Amino acid sequence: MVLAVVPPPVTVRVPAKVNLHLAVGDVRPDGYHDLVTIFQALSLVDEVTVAVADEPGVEVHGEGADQVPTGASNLAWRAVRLLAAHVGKDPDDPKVRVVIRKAIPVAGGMAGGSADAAATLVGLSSLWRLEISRDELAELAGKLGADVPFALYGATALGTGRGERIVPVLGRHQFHWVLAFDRRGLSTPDVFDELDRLRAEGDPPRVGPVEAVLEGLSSGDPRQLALLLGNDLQAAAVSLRPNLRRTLRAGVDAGALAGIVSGSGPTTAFLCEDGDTAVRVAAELAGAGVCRTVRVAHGPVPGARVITTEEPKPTPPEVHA
Ligand SMILES: C[C@](O)(CO)[C@H](O)COP(=O)(O)OP(=O)(O)OC[C@H]1O[C@@H](n2ccc(N)nc2=O)[C@H](O)[C@@H]1O
Ligand SMILES: Nc1ncnc2c1ncn2[C@@H]1O[C@H](COP(=O)(O)OP(=O)(O)OP(=O)(O)O)[C@@H](O)[C@H]1O
Repeated sequence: MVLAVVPPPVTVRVPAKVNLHLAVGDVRPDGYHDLVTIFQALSLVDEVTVAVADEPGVEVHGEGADQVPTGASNLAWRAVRLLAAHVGKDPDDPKVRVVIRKAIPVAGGMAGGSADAAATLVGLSSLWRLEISRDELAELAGKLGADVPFALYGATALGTGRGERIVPVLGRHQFHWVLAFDRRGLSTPDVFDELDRLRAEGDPPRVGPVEAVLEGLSSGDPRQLALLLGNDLQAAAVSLRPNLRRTLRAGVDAGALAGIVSGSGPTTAFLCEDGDTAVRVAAELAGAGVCRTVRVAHGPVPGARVITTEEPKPTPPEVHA
């Protein structure tokens, strides 16, 4: 008689990101743009549970779940297949079920799908008891999308290349944010294309040097940092979604130090003096009718990490002749 032990499900918490600085270079032959960016991971998190299952697949619940594909194009499922193939398992039959509980807005410029993919890599490493370093996972993560490696590391980091080459930025200061979700998502490639179009027509101003932002971060002074926030994709996101101009103005009118479009948008992120101010700004912004939902968050927070592993449940004994 053999007692088969099914490993318990593993739940991973993973943060959204905001780009404090996003400098976009020219389009490359592979269609990507070279970036210099500073990511910050925020306390707005998705939770992803991976479990051994005879019926494999993805389930999505929560914020924007109806807009997320549950088939092969789900980024978390692509992560399952990629890691399975990497460790010699059958990617067509990985015997895994992934349950995603979303709080990060879908197609919001906060790397929600990327976060789920990173969480899946971390969850499966634990479920399958893999001896795999975070750097090796980051290598795989970069194949899934430019934003995926950062979601593994979290905190604050400098991203270069397509955004996938990550160097941590040390700092012990917390910053307080208000996030305004727009009514609909924006496609990331469309926003990059719009920037190329705007640049072909004229020369929209570009963000300043990244070094100044790094100094602003290390000062810990939100007033100093607020003056240095910048995003080359903002003009493109606003061009595609002119209502964002009004949202950005409303956040600053409500008392935020500064507002920016988060990544490719359309979420807008407002840096506030402290946590109490953030709560007041959020309440006023919610009443202004310029966005769908408002959230308060702080950062930096850690990257994808396991939060639960329940005790193993023995399955009924299998009797072998
Ligand atoms: C806007 C950012 O969120 C900033 O952090 C990222 O650059 C986007 O990262 P992501 O969504 O993980 O991007 P991917 O899924 O790798 O790419 C989606 C599409 O965005 C465009 N893209 C993305 C990253 C990059 N450095 N240059 C690009 O031009 C390309 O059209 C690409 O086909
Ligand atoms: N797990 C997932 N969660 C959310 N979207 C997903 C997921 N898997 C695939 N997608 C698809 O990817 C698209 C982009 O979603 P996502 O939420 O990652 O956008 P985003 O936050 O703007 O990304 P980024 O900031 O990295 O550019 C969605 O429209 C959806 O169809």
